[in-house]
Amino acid sequence: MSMPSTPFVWTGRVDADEAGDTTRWHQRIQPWGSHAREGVALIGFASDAGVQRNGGRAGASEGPQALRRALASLPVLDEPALWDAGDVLVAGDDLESAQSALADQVARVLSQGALPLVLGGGHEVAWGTFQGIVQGRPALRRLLIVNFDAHFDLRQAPMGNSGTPFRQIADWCADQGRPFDYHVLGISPLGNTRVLFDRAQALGVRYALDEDLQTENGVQTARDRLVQDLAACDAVYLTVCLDVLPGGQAPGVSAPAALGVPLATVLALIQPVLASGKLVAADIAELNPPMDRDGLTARVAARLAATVARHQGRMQRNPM
Ligand SMILES: N=CN[C@@H](CCC(=O)O)C(=O)O
Ligand SMILES: [Mn+2]
Ligand SMILES: [Mn+2]
Repeated sequence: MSMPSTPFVWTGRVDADEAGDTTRWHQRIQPWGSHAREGVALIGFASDAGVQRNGGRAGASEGPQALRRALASLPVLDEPALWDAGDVLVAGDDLESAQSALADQVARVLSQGALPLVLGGGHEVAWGTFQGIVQGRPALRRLLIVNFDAHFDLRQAPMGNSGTPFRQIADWCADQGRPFDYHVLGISPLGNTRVLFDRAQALGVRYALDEDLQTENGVQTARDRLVQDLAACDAVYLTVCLDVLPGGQAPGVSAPAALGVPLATVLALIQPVLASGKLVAADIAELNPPMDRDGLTARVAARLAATVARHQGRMQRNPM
């Protein structure tokens, strides 16, 4: 189930005529293996199943390869060791087995000491990433989930889909008697029904609306609240649903946003998450290459992924 039959071939621009360091991702990244230690490990989750079950537009299964292509020619400055652990595939509609396989892979990467950076796939990826964190770090008590998303993804449905992962996590936490610690940035008041706002309130979810993140004051308030949550947790799982961005910046998603949170603001609000030194895993969801324009959304996703990786490299060099 993991590793496709034809793994991605990392190729890209080579600046052979320069004398200095011209290293790019495709020249640094290596296949994940038992020898791998620390650094950042990419895991693809090539899934359309959750978006399809949720009535959305298919195409997210092509996300991991498009994201790798967008990463390939980015320059390496402070990035740590970079690994490619291949893709988890979904057989037909068997999403649950794929989420378990993803969880195993995330746990393996964690136990070898690297940071899992999961490339979706629909947002159903989050239920897999979360289970992997729990498997790989069983002693963690206060895990904060920070989600950049226009949607709560707290839906009730007979089967898991791209709109249910955080409700599945909340149910699991309730079963286990563990806190459900969920903070969402970019919620669209026009993208979530009343029942979802009510459920978020009942579950103690902290959130900022997209319309509150259009001004400097609003961003500062959201940042202060986020920093408080980051101080109180033991570890943080960062998940980005690309439909949090304005449709003009991220057209390649199932549900593009009319307003959205600009990339500069998303990057500014990711900074305290990375600076906390508590990041345990991250994923980037909902990249839909057939709906993309000029590979723009893939570039946005690559910028976010590379920001996480670069920060990880800096932290390794200068531990807190
Ligand atoms: N992961 C996305 N979830 C959204 C999709 C909304 C839509 O398709 O309009 C949700 O279920 O709310
Ligand atoms: Mn969303
Ligand atoms: Mn989502």
